[in-house]
Amino acid sequence: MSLLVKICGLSTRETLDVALSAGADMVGFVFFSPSPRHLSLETARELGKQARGRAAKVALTVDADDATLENIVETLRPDLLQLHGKETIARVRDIKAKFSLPVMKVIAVETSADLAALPGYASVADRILFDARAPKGATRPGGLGAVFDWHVLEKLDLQLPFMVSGGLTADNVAEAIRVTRAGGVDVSSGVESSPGVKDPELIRNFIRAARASEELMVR
Ligand SMILES: O=C(O)c1ccccc1NCC(=O)[C@H](O)[C@H](O)COP(=O)(O)O
Repeated sequence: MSLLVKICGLSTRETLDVALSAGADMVGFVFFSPSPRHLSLETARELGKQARGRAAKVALTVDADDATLENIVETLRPDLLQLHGKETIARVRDIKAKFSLPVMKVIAVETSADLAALPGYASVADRILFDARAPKGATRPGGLGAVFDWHVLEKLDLQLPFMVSGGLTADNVAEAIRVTRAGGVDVSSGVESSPGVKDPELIRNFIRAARASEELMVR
């Protein structure tokens, strides 16, 4: 199965087009008001139309209630829901049942102890995203440009598809894939010139580097 590349936190037509044209498999849209990448529903509707049929649309939420999820699903028409908060296993199951959409549950990683909850989430989610755990006091649980120790995942035996994120860049993505054997990579800060401002050249470079490392993996 080929490597999935996700560019997350897209918020303009221009940079969304760069990601799509450069071959991103997934494009992530953030619905979390403290984030510099937060999207209004009106913008989400427009970007969703632009991305339709060109990449999988990922709606990223943090402990959102049903009404919020309903509005996002109605407007963006996502292909995947990324749950980036403290959603319980039961809540993940509930969201899947209510919205009939695949769910990617984020596991925040700092040490191997953070993998303890994995079996339970793996029994309800469709995908897992391992992201760097946000430091105490952070204004958001992700999109902080911080890496975690990928060796924590070295001996992972997970039957579910999984991705890694957290401080990835064009310079380190190959190592992240080599160590974790992840089936997908996800980036936000590493393709920005400043928080929330996606940079076309950084997007292109990241996707190019991820694809190049995929070639190495096959060999
Ligand atoms: O990107 C955000 O602002 C954000 C806000 C709240 C929850 C999650 C958020 N991002 C989640 C992502 O999927 C990011 O791509 C992931 O955390 C990696 O971010 P980065 O380290 O900046 O590449």
